[in-house]
Amino acid sequence: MSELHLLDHPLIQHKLSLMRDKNISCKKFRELLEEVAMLMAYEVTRNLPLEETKVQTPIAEARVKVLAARMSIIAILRAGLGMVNGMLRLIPTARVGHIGLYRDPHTLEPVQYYYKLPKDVADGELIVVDPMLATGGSAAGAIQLLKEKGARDITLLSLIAAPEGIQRVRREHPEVDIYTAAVDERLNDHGYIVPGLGDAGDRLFGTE
Ligand SMILES: O=P(O)(O)OC[C@H]1O[C@H](OP(=O)(O)OP(=O)(O)O)[C@H](O)[C@@H]1O
Ligand SMILES: O=c1cc[nH]c(=O)[nH]1
Ligand SMILES: [Mg+2]
Repeated sequence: MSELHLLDHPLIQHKLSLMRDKNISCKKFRELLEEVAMLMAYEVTRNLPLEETKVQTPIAEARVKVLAARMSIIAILRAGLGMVNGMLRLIPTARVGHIGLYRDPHTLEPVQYYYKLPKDVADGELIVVDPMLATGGSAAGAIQLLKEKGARDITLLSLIAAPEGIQRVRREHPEVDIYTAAVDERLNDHGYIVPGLGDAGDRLFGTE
């Protein structure tokens, strides 16, 4: 069964609390999402496999450890885009893939309109990023697409999760670990997370 990791670092919690405030500007929201994604990148990469290699220091040869796996960040458009730069600050060699999904407002099911993935996406570790895990349809759909392309080592990183979304991802993809900064109370009748932070994509791009 997949593990649920609650990222309770004080800086992550503080920044998330600022983001929930409906009165902050689009600019501030974007800056905070990038900052919080960078902090979350530190936590989500904690168990990445390392391999040994050698390096010549100015003094002697040293046996050192470097990341063993190729890393890819897969952003679910649009809101996941807001997490990419923060992640790349800590994992600058990661490749970036994009999956375009929007939720049908009536069925709440995801509609795919785009994808572009790194070559050989099946090799290495994938971190799927999207700030909001609500019904879980978008995340589960994105993970399904990645699996169909052969990917195996997939982790999901969301800023806020609803219990319903966690359950769905776990049911459909029991091997995928989920990292989140908050598990909120529930979904409202329109599928929005309560209390959540509203529509992350709209707040990020000023389209509300
Ligand atoms: O768990 P779910 O119920 O699928 O909801 C979560 C999805 O909803 C939002 O995207 P949205 O459809 O608003 O698209 P946007 O990012 O382009 O605004 C959010 O960024 C997730 O992708
Ligand atoms: O609360 C929610 C639910 C889905 N998508 C969002 O952006 N926010
Ligand atoms: Mg949206």
